[in-house]
Amino acid sequence: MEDAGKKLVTEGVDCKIPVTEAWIRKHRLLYDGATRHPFIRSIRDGSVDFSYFKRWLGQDYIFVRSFVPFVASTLVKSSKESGDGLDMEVILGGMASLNDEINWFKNEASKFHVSLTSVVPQKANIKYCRFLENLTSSEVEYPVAISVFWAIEVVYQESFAHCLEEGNLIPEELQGTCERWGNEGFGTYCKTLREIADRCLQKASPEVISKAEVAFLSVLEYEVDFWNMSIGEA
Ligand SMILES: Cc1ncc(CO)c(N)n1
Repeated sequence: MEDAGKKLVTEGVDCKIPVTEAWIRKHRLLYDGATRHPFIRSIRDGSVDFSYFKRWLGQDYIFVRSFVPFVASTLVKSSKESGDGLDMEVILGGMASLNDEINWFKNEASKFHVSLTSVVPQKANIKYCRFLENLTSSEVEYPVAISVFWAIEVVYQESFAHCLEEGNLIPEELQGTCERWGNEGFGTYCKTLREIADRCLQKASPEVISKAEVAFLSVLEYEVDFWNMSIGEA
């Protein structure tokens, strides 16, 4: 009896944890650093400096414009995968929401009097965009690309969903921003991306899995740098 019990536990540890779950556990501090950044906490508790928010808005518009070609390259990779074609549809849906997102940025920028045409990309943003550009290469494996895609989306989803949790004091003007990434639908979409990533990673070689883990860590680091830049600390 005792042995049987032990075996179950071992199996659970070795085989049952999805790869993305193992990564989050292993890199918890960095993950929390990206999803519970002081800038995000300041939105949640209402102490946010609007000049930081405006800086974030302008920089993120530039980021999202470079995110589109990366997502498109991931779409191309997914279309070459043997499978039921459902991955491609999920990514296509993601591209459609990026189209909405670009319009949302334009609208928001005009509300906050931020001129998007005169935003100068800052160092942390340039580096992040360059990282994405390098990942558009056809040499980059699909499991790596889809893991990065999921990681980028989930950082915003977790961050803004945290802002919306009970007891928040979000300034009225920023409620829409929090809902944009913190809403339930976006949460479901991120879960789907995560399932796709886990399915790909499960079939991938150890070499590809470690490349994907390194890329995942890079995303978390770039996200922390991006928030730091927004509050003027990078
Ligand atoms: C920097 C950054 N990371 C993630 C997202 C999610 O789309 C975004 N808009 N910007």
